[in-house]
Amino acid sequence: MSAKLILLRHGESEWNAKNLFTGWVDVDINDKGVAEAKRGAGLLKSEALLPDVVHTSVLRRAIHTAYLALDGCDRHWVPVRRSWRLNERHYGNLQGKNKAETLAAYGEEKFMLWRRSYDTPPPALDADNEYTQFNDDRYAFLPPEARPQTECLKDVVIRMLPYWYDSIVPDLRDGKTVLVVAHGNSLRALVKHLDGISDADIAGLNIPTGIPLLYELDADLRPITAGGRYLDPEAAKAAIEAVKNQGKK
Ligand SMILES: O=C(O)[C@@H](CO)OP(=O)(O)O
Repeated sequence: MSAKLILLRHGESEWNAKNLFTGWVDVDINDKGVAEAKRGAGLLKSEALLPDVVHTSVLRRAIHTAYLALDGCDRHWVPVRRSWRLNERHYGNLQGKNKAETLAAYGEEKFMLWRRSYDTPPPALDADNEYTQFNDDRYAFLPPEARPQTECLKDVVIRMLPYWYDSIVPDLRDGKTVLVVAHGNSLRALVKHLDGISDADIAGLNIPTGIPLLYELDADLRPITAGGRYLDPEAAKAAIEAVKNQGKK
């Protein structure tokens, strides 16, 4: 018997549309993102992939998308668990900055190093940066040194994996259909782990907004098909290209 894991990146956010680095800034999805989430729900329903449990981050774009996805397949009643460990990568001092302007100011090499390298974080938040989440109530339980001021993908893997093993894996082992609604980079971290993608190759992996990605996992929770399967592969292909090229036009 295989376990079913569905990964869903939140629908397009207000800042995705403005081409701004977002990270931990708590922006909502826009009208297009709402439509994407509802469409994602339709895809789940049409394949009878009905979640038994949902895991989200503590950011509203994931929470809102998760609600719409569940509502759209009449699963609004299933348990939802949230963790900061599924949050988007903290983008440090790039949060709130325009991607095209950042590319123009720093050049492609640095821009891509900050966006997609495995272990080079963007510069840490300046003390006076208006987009700090340091004193946000939802992170108050974390000791100050555990509240990130910037993160590379490696940092995300390290803080995401305890949640995977402690909270998501037990649901999969119980035979539940598990929906994880999270973010471009926290899902890249999870996919890296699932598919055993190398530190170098993960730079080339991008995840589109609002299109469910199904992983059927074997008894050892390894993907039966590497890379899983997007429920709308054609739409995913085009959207992946667009994420890849962000900032370039
Ligand atoms: O801004 C961000 O937080 C992320 C996701 O939108 O951007 P990128 O794809 O450039 O890592």
